Order: sequence, then C-alpha cells, then structure tokens
Amino acid sequence: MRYTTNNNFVGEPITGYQATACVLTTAAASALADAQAQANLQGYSLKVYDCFRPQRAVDHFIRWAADLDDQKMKAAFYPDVPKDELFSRGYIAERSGHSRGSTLDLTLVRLGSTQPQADPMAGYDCRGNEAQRYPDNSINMGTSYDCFDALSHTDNPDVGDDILANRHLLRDLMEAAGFSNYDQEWWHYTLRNEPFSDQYFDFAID
Ligand SMILES: C[C@@H](N)C(=O)N[C@H](C)C(=O)O
Ligand SMILES: [Zn+2]
Repeated sequence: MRYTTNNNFVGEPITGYQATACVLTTAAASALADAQAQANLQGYSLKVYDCFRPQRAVDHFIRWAADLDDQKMKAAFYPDVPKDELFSRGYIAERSGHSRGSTLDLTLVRLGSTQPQADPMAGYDCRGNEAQRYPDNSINMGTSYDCFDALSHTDNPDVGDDILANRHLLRDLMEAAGFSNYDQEWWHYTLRNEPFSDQYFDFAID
C-alpha cells in the first residue's frame, strides 16, 4: 500500500492511510479473488498498490499539487508533466473512483517472487529501464507504478511488444473478472458494475 509510505509522488504518508490494508466493496473484492485465481493458474499473482482512497487522502493530493515549490518527487514520478497539470491531464482526480470503493491499482508478479530492496539514496527514474526504476518484483510494465507520463498509457506502442503483452495480460485477467482499465494508467482498474457509483466515502483506513 504505497500511500502508507514515503515512496509515492507526494513523498510522505498520505492522510487517511493509517494501516496497510486493501479496503474494497464486497463486489470488487469478490471479482478480484476471481482474477487472482486465474492469475495463479498462469503462474502469476496480483500485487495491489492502492484500493479504497478516502476523500481526505484526495484532499491531501490537492493541497500538495497547489504547492509548486515542492518538486522533490518530480524525477521519480512525473519527469515530463508539469506539476500544475497533473490533475488537468487526468493523472490524479479530485473526485477519484478509488473513493467509491471498487477501484484499485495493481500489477502482476511471478508466483514466488519477492519485493527487492531499494537504495534510499538512489535517484530512480520511473520511465527508465528496469534497472533504473524503483525496484519492484512486478513483471515489466514499462514504467513504475504512478509514473504520470504518456509512457504509462496502457496501449502506448513506444514501450514495445513484450511490455504491451504484459499490460494486456493484466488487462485480460481483470476484464474477464469484471473490471475496466483506465487507458492512461496501466495499473488502474474499476469494477464495471460498481455498487456505489456516485458515492465518495471518507473514512480513515485503520
Ligand atoms: C493517483 C493515481 N494512482 C490514480 O489513481 N489516478 C486516478 C486518475 C485517480 O486519482 O483516480
Ligand atoms: Zn488508481
């Protein structure tokens, strides 16, 4: 759960994330279990980065975005997009599907793989090759999680055929389980028949 840590685009734990837990509606959790079962059959596991996001966390993102002097995480998370355009270009939402409880961010890892160690002093580049990106046991998706960049758009051909195939493997598994991908972020999925389609919840994850 990235937003409980400093390793995110804000660079500090996000308001409302007080526990490492993936909170989802029952419908989304059930569909996710179906996707996980299918992934396992193919030698993979799903790895979740973010699930329910309280509105107070989104409000933290909004406050952070207004402070244009704070660019400390730019190279690692939004190297090519001006900070004051992250919302208008659709990389972060002021009213996020995550707050409705049926949206999550995730990737695929090979069964049995583990999270590698990161070097806290290293300067990671979210658009670089795997050795240049923040260490992650994700199969190669071409960019890091939350790399706000055109290269993260799910069908961007610039990443090459092997990476497109990895993104499409995740998309096929998730679509078969009832989710839809957001085409600007290979990691972002929403349950198609979500139960709370116009409610934005605001309770802390603890
Ligand atoms: C911030 C990123 N992980 C994300 O979820 N972006 C979408 C657009 C959102 O904020 O809902
Ligand atoms: Zn997301």
